[in-house]
Parts: sequence; C-alpha cells; structure tokens
Amino acid sequence: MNVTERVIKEQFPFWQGALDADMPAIDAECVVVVGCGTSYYLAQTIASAFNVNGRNALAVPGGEWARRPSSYVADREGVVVVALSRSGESTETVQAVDASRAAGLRTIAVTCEKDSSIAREADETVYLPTHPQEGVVMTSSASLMLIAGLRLAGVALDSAITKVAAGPLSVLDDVDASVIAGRRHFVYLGAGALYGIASEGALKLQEMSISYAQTFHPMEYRHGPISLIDEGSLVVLLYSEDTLEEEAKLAREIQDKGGKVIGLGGPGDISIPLVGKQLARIPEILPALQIFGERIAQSKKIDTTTPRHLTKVVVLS
Ligand SMILES: O=P(O)(O)OC[C@H]1O[C@](O)(CO)[C@@H](O)[C@@H]1O
Repeated sequence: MNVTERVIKEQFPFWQGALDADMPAIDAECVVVVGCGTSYYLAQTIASAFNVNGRNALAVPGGEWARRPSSYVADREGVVVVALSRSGESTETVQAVDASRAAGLRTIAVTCEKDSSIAREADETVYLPTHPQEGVVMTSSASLMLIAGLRLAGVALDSAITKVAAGPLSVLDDVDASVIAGRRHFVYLGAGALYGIASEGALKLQEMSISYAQTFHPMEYRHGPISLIDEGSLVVLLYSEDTLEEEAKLAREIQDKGGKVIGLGGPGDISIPLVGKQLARIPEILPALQIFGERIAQSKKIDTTTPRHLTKVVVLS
C-alpha cells in the first residue's frame, strides 16, 4: 500500500476535528465560496448546500473572484466570502481573499495550514488539522474541508459519519476487476449538491490515473454526451434520493449501450448503499471516489505519490 492509499484509509480519525471545530455564524445575504481545483469543486457542493438551507450562495474559482467579481454578482454589498484552501497558499485563492478584504467584505478561511497566507489575512479561520503524510493528491484534507463547509452551511453531521463512510470506501477498495477491466472512458454524474462532488471525483481520477474523465448533471447526459458510451465506458453515478427512479433509468440506458455503472446510493453493476439522508450523506461519497482513483491508477501501474505535472501547491510566479 502506498502512502496515498494509506492516507485515504487513515483519514477518518481526523474527521472528528472537522465535526468538532467551532463554526462562525453566517447571516449574510449572499455567500461566495472560493477555491482552486479540488477546493473549488468542494466549494460548488458547499454553495449548493447553503442554497438548499435557505441562504443564497455561489461557488467561484479563486482566480475569477479576484479578477472579475462583477461577472458573478451584480452587487458585492453584504457578501461573505468563504475561502477553501488546504495549503492556504494557492495564489488565486490568496488573491481572492485579498481582493475581498480590499472591497470591505467579511472573509472566512477554511484551511489545513494554521500558519498560512489565507489564515493570516482572513477575518476568521476554521483550522482543520489533517493527516500529516498527505501528499500531492488531496484526499483527507478535501474530506475535512467538505465536512467543515457543509457544517458552515447548516448541515447537521454527527460522529457516526466517521464509521459510516468506511462502507462505501471498502466496496471500491475491493472493486470487482471485471467492472473496471478495459474501461478507458470515465464519466461522473451528479445533480445539485452532488455535481461538485462528481467533478471532484473526475478530477481525482485524472490526477491519480492520468485518465480523461468528464462530469455532467444526470439529466444532461442524454443530450449529446451519451453518444460516446460504448464497451470502454465506465460511469460513476451519484444518485439523488428525490430523482432515483429517473437516474436508474439512465443507468439502464448506459448499460444497454455497453457502459458499466457504479451507483452510489442507487443501482448499477456495482451498487453502493449510502446511509445518511440528502446533504448529510455527501461526505460518505468522497473517500470512495478517492480509493477508486487509486485502484484505476494501480490498474494502469501509475504511482499516485508522484502525479504527473502536479505539485502540492500551485503558486503563480
Ligand atoms: O486547497 P489548495 O491548497 O488551495 O490547493 C488546491 C490544489 O489542489 C489540487 O486540487 C490538487 O492538489 C489542485 O488542483 C489545486 O491546485
């Protein structure tokens, strides 16, 4: 087992810190959640959770918020900015915090590095100690920032989730070789708050296994992209409870065309039950997608401890 896999499997004791961390209260009219890469995809899910819970929110890539906020909100008055960054040093996220402060906006940093630029510069910081051996590929820290962000958005999570999430992980840890054999076209589908998680699953697979992966909302998939499905396709479908039946129908269409389906929270060639309800079950999904990236990388004999072209922190010179 390499260190990437070990960190994925050893992340759960660190989750308790994110479950226990004090959360600043947010009563703003609008929340903008910023980040880069993984942190941006988490921001999408967290912003969706804010909206579901009655507070307007949107996710914006850090570089965009720093450069052209008016493309995203007509009026920044009353906006609170939540900045996610494992390192606290990704240039565009630091720029987003700086630009927000300069505009007089309240800023909240969510980070795994206490002594980092965004922790120093933001008005408030939620600090999340993570697995000390985490490498370039962000796994444990991503789960922690997701948990903290969902809690900021008002999602009730309890300690049981640290045990429950081991279930989906163990299914994909022992993924049936016949389901992944020969698969080279990967698609991640998720609706609403699950779209960000689906995007993060696709990014993880790309980074870890150098595979091309796409993300769509499930009902969008029929409108063109389904033409790519064949015997080389594998679709990871993150089911929404309220649209399970129509998504199960889509899964059958994909299977009829030769694709395999891994269903989290619903049917597929591999079907993985989720225990929690609605927003509260989202953290159960992330470690499973992380280990899936590792398994596909191993099937391609790729070492995820040194992902191609990647560094732990992307700093613009
Ligand atoms: O959360 P941070 O430290 O700002 O880092 C985000 C970085 O993490 C990654 O998702 C993977 O390491 C990159 O895409 C991105 O540069």
